[in-house]
Amino acid sequence: MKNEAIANALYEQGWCIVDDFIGEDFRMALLKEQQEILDHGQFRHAGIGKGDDFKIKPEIRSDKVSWMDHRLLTPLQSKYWAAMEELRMAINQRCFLGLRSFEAHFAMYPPGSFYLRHLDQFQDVKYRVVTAILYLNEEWDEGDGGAVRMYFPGENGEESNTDIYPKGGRLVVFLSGEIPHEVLPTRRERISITGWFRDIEY
Ligand SMILES: O=C(O)CCC(=O)C(=O)O
Ligand SMILES: [Fe+2]
Repeated sequence: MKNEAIANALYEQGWCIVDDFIGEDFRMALLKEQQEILDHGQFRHAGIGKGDDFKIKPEIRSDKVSWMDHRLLTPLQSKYWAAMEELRMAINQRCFLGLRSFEAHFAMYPPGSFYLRHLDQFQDVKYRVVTAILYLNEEWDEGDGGAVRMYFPGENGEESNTDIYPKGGRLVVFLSGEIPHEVLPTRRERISITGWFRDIEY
């Protein structure tokens, strides 16, 4: 699926799944680099909230993250960042969301970990507009758990939901302020890069 088609789906339905967004070689290289960062202990318990509201709450989310610094990207991370820049421009052309910058972290969900239902936009600073999650895992079975469950408003106020498994190479894109979602408990280590397009400058 081309970036224009992703932007179009985002415009039409607010979300989109793209299989094989990246090729196998690139996926494996990113996974290896992520593993090296992990081995060097550069992952931290993830938190919720921003600024003074930031808290580590393992009862809400139990993943570990390593933020990328856009001024200090490795060559592989630069390639990922460039792909996201292209997607950002395509989304701006189609959706007029005024996306101006991007932030991203590697995420590792150890076996047994999860992230309860939430929206990606912070309550007081709403600069996260579009979420893009890229999964790096080796093949994934439904029995491995770890799906991201997205919730949609349905008929007569009822809700429907869809489970998306973290299959390697898959990209999931959605409006950060509109689609509540959760990560169901995973039985295997679950690796991804989560990125957010923002309507503020760096
Ligand atoms: O990894 C996922 O599928 C979702 C992660 C998530 O919801 C988040 O980091 O905000
Ligand atoms: Fe999220």
